[in-house]
Amino acid sequence: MSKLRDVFKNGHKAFIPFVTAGDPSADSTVSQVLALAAAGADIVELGVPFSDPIADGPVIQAAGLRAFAGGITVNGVFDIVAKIRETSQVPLVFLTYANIPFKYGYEKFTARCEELGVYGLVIPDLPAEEAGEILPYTEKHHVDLIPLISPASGSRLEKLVQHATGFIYIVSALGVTGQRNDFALNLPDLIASLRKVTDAPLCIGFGVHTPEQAKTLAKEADGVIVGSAIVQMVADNADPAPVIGKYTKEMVAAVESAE
Ligand SMILES: O=P(O)(O)OC[C@@H](O)[C@@H](O)c1c[nH]c2ccccc12
Repeated sequence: MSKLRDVFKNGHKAFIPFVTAGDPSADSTVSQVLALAAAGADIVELGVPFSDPIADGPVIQAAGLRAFAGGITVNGVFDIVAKIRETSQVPLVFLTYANIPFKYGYEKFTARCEELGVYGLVIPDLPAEEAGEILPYTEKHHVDLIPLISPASGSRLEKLVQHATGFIYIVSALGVTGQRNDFALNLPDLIASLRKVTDAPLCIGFGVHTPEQAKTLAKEADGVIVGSAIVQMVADNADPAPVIGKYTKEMVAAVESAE
C-alpha cells in the first residue's frame, strides 16, 4: 500500500506545502520542513533545484537560484532528507525535473528515495509517453510517480492517470507556478471526469494562497498544494520557519474544515 494513500484515509483532506531544498541553505530547509510538519502538513513537497525549471514561476525560480548560491547539489538534497528523518517521519515527495534522476541514475535515485522515505516524485517535464523509462525503478522502490493533470489534459485523462499509485496533482491553470486570484479551470467537471477513471486522491495546486481559496478547493478535491506563497515568506524572512509554520497551521485548519 502506498504511504501517500494512507494520508487520505477516511476522507482526510491533505494540506501539502512546497519549499525548495537548499533555499537559502540546507540547515534552513531542515528547520523549515520540521516547522511545516509540526504545524500539521500532511505531506511536504520538496523542490530539487534545477538549472532549467520550465514550469516554475518567478518566485520558485528565485528560490532555486538562492539554493544554487548556497551550494546545493542533488546529494545535498538527499542529505537534507536524511537530517529531517533524524526527527520526523512526515511524508515527503520530490518535485524534480526529469534530467536529475536521469543523470543521477534511475536505480540509484529511486533506491535513495526508498531508503530515506521519499514516497513520491512529481516530474513536470516528463511526458506520460516517456514515463515507461523510470517506472520500473519507481515501482521496484515503492516510490509513487505522481501525474500532473492540467486544464488542457482533455481526452488523455485515462492514459495520464493509469499508473497513479499515490495521488494525482491537478494544476489549476495553464502556465507556470505562482499566486493567482482566479482559477481558469472548471474544477468540478475535471474532478468528475477524473473520478470516473481513477480512485487515486486528487490534489490541486498552482496559485493557491489564502485559507478561503484552500477551503473552497478542498471541498472538491482531496488535498491542496501551496508553493509560491510559502517560498515568498522564505525569501522575506531571516528566520522563516516560524512564519511558514504559522501560515501552515491556518491552511491546515482551512483544508480540514472542508472535510
Ligand atoms: O507555487 P504555486 O502556484 O503555489 O504552485 C505549487 C508549486 O509551486 C509546486 O508544486 C511546484 C513547484 N515547481 C513546480 C513545477 C511544476 C508543477 C508544480 C510545481
